[in-house]
Amino acid sequence: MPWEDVPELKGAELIFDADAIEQAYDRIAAQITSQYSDKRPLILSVMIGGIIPAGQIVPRLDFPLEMDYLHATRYRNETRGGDLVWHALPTSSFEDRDIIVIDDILDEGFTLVGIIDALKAGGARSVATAVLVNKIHERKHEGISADFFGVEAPDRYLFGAGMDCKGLGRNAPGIYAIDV
Ligand SMILES: O=P(O)(O)OC[C@H]1O[C@H](OP(=O)(O)OP(=O)(O)O)[C@H](O)[C@@H]1O
Ligand code: HPA
Repeated sequence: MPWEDVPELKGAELIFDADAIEQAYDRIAAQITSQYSDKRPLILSVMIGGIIPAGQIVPRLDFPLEMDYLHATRYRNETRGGDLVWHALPTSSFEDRDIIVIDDILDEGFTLVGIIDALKAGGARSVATAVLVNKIHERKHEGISADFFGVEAPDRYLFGAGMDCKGLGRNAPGIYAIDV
């Protein structure tokens, strides 16, 4: 069934097709490679949505690195963010590590700010962020921007490529916008 026809996702509009997303992963991986190939970074995937971009970007990085994950969430199947709730911290030590956090989207930025603060408090040497989507609006948390991003999206609710709408659509290969 096309995503637009799933009852909960009715009216969705494809804004980036699967090819555009593949090219975005290629660009992010090339930029990370040029800056991190001799740094043995620790790459952290932000559960749940970050698992899809991390699973696409990391195999494109052909140099030594380590992987772990963390689970922090502020939307929990809602379309408006709340307080950041931590479900899992990485088990790896961050002490003196160059860390790259991979997530699906930088929206208002409270999630990445909370994660960056926690990693720095744990002794990380540097923390960079890589997101597939940077959403364009004026509501960003002060001081947050992605070091690496794939595409810039309009200020609409999105799903696909890791992002969900009411729990659905994370596995869509393109990115859709929907009025919620
Ligand atoms: O920039 P922000 O406004 O903070 O939003 C971005 C965060 O929101 C989503 O996570 P969510 O809390 O929905 O959890 P999920 O990964 O399980 O979808 C997304 O995966 C980012 O982590
Ligand atoms: O537009 C979005 N879609 C899905 N998850 C999100 N988390 C923050 N913004 C979004």
